[in-house]
Amino acid sequence: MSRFPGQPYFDYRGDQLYVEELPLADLAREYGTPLFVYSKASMLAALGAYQRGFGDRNAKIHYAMKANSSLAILQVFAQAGCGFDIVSGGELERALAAGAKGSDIVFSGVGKTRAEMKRALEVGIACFNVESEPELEVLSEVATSAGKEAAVSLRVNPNVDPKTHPYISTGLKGNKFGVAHDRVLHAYQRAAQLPGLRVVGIDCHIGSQITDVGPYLDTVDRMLDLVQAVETAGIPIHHIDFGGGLGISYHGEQPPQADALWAQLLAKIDARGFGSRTLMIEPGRSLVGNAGVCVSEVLYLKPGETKNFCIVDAAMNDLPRPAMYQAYHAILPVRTRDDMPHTYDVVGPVCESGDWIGHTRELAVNPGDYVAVMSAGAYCMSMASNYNTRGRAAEVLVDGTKAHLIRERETPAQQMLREKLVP
Ligand SMILES: Cc1ncc(COP(=O)(O)O)c(C=O)c1O
Ligand SMILES: N[C@@H](CCCC[NH3+])C(=O)O
Repeated sequence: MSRFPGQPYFDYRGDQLYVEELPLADLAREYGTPLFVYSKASMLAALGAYQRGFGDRNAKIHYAMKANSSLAILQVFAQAGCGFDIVSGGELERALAAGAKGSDIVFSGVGKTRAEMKRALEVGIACFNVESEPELEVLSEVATSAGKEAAVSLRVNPNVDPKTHPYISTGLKGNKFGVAHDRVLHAYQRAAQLPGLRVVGIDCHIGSQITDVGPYLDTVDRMLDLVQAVETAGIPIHHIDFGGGLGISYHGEQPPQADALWAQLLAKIDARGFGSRTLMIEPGRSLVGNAGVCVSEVLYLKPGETKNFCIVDAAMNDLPRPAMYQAYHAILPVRTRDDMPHTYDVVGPVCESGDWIGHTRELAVNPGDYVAVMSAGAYCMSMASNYNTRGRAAEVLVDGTKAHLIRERETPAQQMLREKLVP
């Protein structure tokens, strides 16, 4: 059993931190740093917990690929039978490139463009998760002029507090997402009248990094009340999509396990008489977050007047979550030393005081050592930028004793590819 909750595929053997059967230090030496390293077994285990939770129910898991959209990771989930929840035309093309079929894809997002809708209709996606009444009108126009029928679900804003960081709560009245609870019936009636649309389902997503079952239980009640109301109005709802949002352990959080969560939710859904419906979910972070780390080299140890800095070669452009959400990621030495630890702010080379990865961390490291920023599988690489003209990091997928380079480090020339000087 690993001493890192939620990350059993990363652990020390002697003084070396391993991913599955490989020492991280070897990977860092071979591929350079900063380097994202993912464990395939960890992703499949996380997916397995959801699959166990649903057992033989009529259920479909759409991986919310915004969490990590690297092609080889999408391929792992496609091969394991997942569909994909997408939020842009770019994600649509990536999902297809990774082997998904159109019918494996649901499309969320408040700002779908006509061009994105047209392309999604062309490839026959399973469902548009429509987020507003004006979007229904546009989708109807686009579908009609393309001679297609768009399968539609309305994303409901159930006004449930997910008790998470305000930037990642999405199901509260004040959030931009979804159709307001008291407009839902009206919007379904409109959807049922509009040409080119076929109502198939209902969906919601209340927020991310949820560690408590309470908000999910409230959401189930509100969603099922709505299904009842919409069906009473004569509009059948074939699937119910509860979104994603289940949290992971970054720093001692104890979110419910996916199978236990779903046992509890299914009991409630059954008790309300909806147990035989098609159920859908869109997990992102809980499938990949604890399956990845970012390995970084210590460049300098810099004593300061009020604190000491450990300057590493990963930065806010690779790991934006601390700067954006004051998020905590554990930082571990890739090889332990017997030396006395010192307290450091672990920071990157980017020219911003907000470029920090961890505050007041106890570490025994020297320049040239590697550290692993843990729980970096979700919303790190997919939110990485080129700020300070830093290339995006390389990525390696580990499968037992095998390491696959799934993304090469980006070069400055590659960053400049699409730019032009004025003649
Ligand atoms: C519509 C939708 N579905 C699913 C997700 C996945 O969320 P998480 O990564 O928290 O599981 C998100 C992101 O919050 C989302 O916006
Ligand atoms: N990017 C956020 C999660 C956003 C979820 C998408 N709606 C994070 O890292 O926590």
